Amino acid sequence: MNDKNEESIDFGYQKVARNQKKNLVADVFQSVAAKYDVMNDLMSFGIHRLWKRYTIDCSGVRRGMKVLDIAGGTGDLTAQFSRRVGAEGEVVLADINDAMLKVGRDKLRDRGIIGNVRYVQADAEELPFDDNTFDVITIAFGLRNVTDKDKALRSMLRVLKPGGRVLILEFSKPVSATLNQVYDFYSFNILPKMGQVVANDSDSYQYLAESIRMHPDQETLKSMMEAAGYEKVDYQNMTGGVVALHRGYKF
Ligand SMILES: C[S@@+](CC[C@H](N)C(=O)[O-])C[C@H]1O[C@@H](n2cnc3c(N)ncnc32)[C@H](O)[C@@H]1O
Repeated sequence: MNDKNEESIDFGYQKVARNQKKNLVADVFQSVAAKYDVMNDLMSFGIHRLWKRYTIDCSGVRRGMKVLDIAGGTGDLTAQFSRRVGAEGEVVLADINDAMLKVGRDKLRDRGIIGNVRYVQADAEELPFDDNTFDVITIAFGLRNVTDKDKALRSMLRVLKPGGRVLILEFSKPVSATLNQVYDFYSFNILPKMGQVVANDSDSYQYLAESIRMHPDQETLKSMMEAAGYEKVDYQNMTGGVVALHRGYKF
């Protein structure tokens, strides 16, 4: 019998049993949650804010809409969606990790973002929502960490309303060889040291660099989305392909 859980799967460059990956990923985000935002700003020189703003601009979000920000973590996208959907709309910030959710919830409440945001602990692979619930779904820097990405893509499509769109913001493959070299040097020599100094945790940032290299490239992810049933799938590279924004629709 072919038991899926006995197959091995990548956790960064390591091969681990399929049913171990969730716990290992949980350990990473449990460990980095408190320093997650400050590390994001440092590591990306603040550029992650532009990637996220562009994602919102491409989402087509309007007042009154219902949005799911899955793997939403500390809530950067949720905060912007909350303003755009207004009091008649709703944003669900969902994440598998309670520590990340707590940091997100505290941050948004401190900023006065309340009333139209709901917090749900959920796994992207098995979303606990009815079919055809959301107008817009985002997953930013989250899909890379999911064990069964195809299952997560199908789960997101199921809860998306007809006419709605899913946006996947994720690290991808730089388009130029030179940029790739610089990026590799930065990721493997500088990032883990930064993680050690700021978050007292170099392993999690080593995992970050490795998991990015193991993630499907632009065209592969596009094919995976099409295979899952998304229509009119496209993507746009940002920062030379360091990051890509994939978009797919349900009609
Ligand atoms: C790198 S953070 C991204 C947070 C936020 N979206 C952002 O862009 O700043 C990745 C998040 O994915 C969450 N995550 C990992 N696996 C998940 C899964 N299977 N389902 C839902 N969330 C998951 C982690 O807990 C973490 O909060």
